[in-house]
Amino acid sequence: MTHRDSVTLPAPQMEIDHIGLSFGGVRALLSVTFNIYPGTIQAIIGPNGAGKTSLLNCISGLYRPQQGQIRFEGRNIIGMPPHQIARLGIARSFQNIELFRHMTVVDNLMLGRHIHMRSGIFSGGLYWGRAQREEVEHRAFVEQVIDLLEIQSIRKKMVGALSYGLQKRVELGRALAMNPRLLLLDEPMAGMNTEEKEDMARFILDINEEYGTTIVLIEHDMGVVMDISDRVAVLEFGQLIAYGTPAEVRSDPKVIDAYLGREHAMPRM
Ligand SMILES: Nc1ncnc2c1ncn2[C@@H]1O[C@H](COP(=O)(O)OP(=O)(O)OP(=O)(O)O)[C@@H](O)[C@H]1O
Repeated sequence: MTHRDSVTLPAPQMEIDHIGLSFGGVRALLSVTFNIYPGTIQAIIGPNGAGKTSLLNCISGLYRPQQGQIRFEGRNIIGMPPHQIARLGIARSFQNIELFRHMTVVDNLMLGRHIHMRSGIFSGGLYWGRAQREEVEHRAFVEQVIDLLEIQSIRKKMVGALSYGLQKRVELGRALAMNPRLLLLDEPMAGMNTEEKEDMARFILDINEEYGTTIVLIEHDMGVVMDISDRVAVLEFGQLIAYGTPAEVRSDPKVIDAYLGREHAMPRM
């Protein structure tokens, strides 16, 4: 039993309601239904090709499912473009790092703030004072993120010159700079060594505790998933085969079957 198994859950923040998604003849998601609760850490797990990234893409507006609804704080977000979904308070990181490699860490994080900027390039002159005040506020927020993620020493470095593990951390920072209420992380620890993974797990817990941000992560490392998640959704061939606390999911025969004999066999079960 982890410290998170005993959490009691309030009304859902997001309802994933019978989501169906096909690409031609490929059915990537079949009537997937589960809830995401505010302030929790929820993992989506499953073998390769199970539909995990497709589901994240449906939530962030990159894919439009043919069936079902996704309600965020009561509002159906299907059909909204990604920038509108981001403005509602949903941020994400990607499986393959998507940062501006020739810009500094601070500038990449400032880009994460742009959805909150009211003063655009046309608001010079009369609104100059307001734009300056806004800039100071955004910089202060970014500095908080830099402190939380312990990246002060690399703040002026070009992202392209950083190690893979640090780039993943900066990408997390950029999503966090949006000050989201829901943070979607697609394999935040992929390709990391044990120490980097432990750091990343600690940062995810810190973000969740400090800001109360709900976190949904896709992760293959079952040790990490079982340690930090309040709830786990298990996908296989586009279907939800189990959903519950880590303890419930790891003892579910369907989950054990899905992982038996596979490349990503579940350790520590
Ligand atoms: N843009 C696309 N066009 C066609 N098929 C796609 C597309 N995106 C996903 N699929 C298909 O949908 C299915 C689910 O893929 P998805 O990437 O969501 O799985 P996953 O669980 O994230 O896998 P992995 O763990 O390997 O990242 C796969 O059969 C995949 O080939």
